[in-house]
Amino acid sequence: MLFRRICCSISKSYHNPFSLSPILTNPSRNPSSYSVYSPNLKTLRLSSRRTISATPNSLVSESSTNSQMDDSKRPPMVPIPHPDSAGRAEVFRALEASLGSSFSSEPIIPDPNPLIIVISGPSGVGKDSVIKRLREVREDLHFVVTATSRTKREGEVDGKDYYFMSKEEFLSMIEKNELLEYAMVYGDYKGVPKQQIRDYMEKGYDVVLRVDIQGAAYLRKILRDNAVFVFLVADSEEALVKRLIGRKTETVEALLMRVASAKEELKHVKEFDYVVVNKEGELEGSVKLMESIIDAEKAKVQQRRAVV
Ligand SMILES: Nc1ncnc2c1ncn2[C@@H]1O[C@H](COP(=O)(O)OP(=O)(O)OP(=O)(O)O)[C@@H](O)[C@H]1O
Repeated sequence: MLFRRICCSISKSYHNPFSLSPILTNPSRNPSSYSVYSPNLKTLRLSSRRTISATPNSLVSESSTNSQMDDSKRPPMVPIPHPDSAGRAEVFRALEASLGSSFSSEPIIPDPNPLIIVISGPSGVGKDSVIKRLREVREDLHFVVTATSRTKREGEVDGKDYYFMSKEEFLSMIEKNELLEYAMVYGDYKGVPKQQIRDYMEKGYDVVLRVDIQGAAYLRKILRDNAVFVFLVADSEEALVKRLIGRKTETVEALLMRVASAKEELKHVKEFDYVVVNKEGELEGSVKLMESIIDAEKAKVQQRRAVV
């Protein structure tokens, strides 16, 4: 940049009398004392403070007389070869020598903080389906296995889908303050074990929590902006009800209760950070959007910092 500015100045003031060489050194980072000279003696006076010289083959710099850096502190003048005529390592070393310090290989930005991602939405919207697919495509996430007192559905695996336990066992966890959040959902307890979150976040994993709307509201209160809240919706009420019917897991009473709650629950969307429309037949698109949200969160300058 500075080199270009110098070239421009020469070109403007002196109609570019020399073909400037690509070889340039930078003995001082103080722009006011910056000058460029050639041992081969064609000298241009740019201002009262700067002197510039050039030869067809080289440009090196020297400090001006009114430089503010004292000579003992100034890095030694080292010619910097142009990358066209020297290897990368040679140019690299010359740049270091010229600046008087070595380039750090430390990451410029530290690793992003582990995230807590809270996924919620009305019953039957597809939370489990989205999470199941996310699990397959994204290995760097841990899906917190919820503890529940409800009975296992066909195909569900203990410790994978839920930690299935008795009501007594669940109450004991509440008593020992081992749950980040818990609730009675349609007659069954469901809760988020704290230790599991701590263990995985310590290992650098992002953790995903699946909670109902009330659970999300409670987590928002205690975690505030330190977690990412995602609300999942279906494209229409009709689509949502059809999905619930199609799942064939509910009694008629439970079905009615879930459908009735869904309308009310949709009002909570504004309490979330993101909304994902899980469109009919487009589960894959919803999963992609979830991934984009996570990636964007990782790139945030102001990182969230969740502690449980
Ligand atoms: N994008 C989609 N298009 C069509 N069907 C879907 C889609 N996503 C999920 N489903 C289906 O909808 C039904 C409900 O999905 P799922 O069980 O994942 O919902 P949920 O939100 O986890 O429900 P609950 O809160 O009651 O556990 C399932 O049969 C699932 O296969």
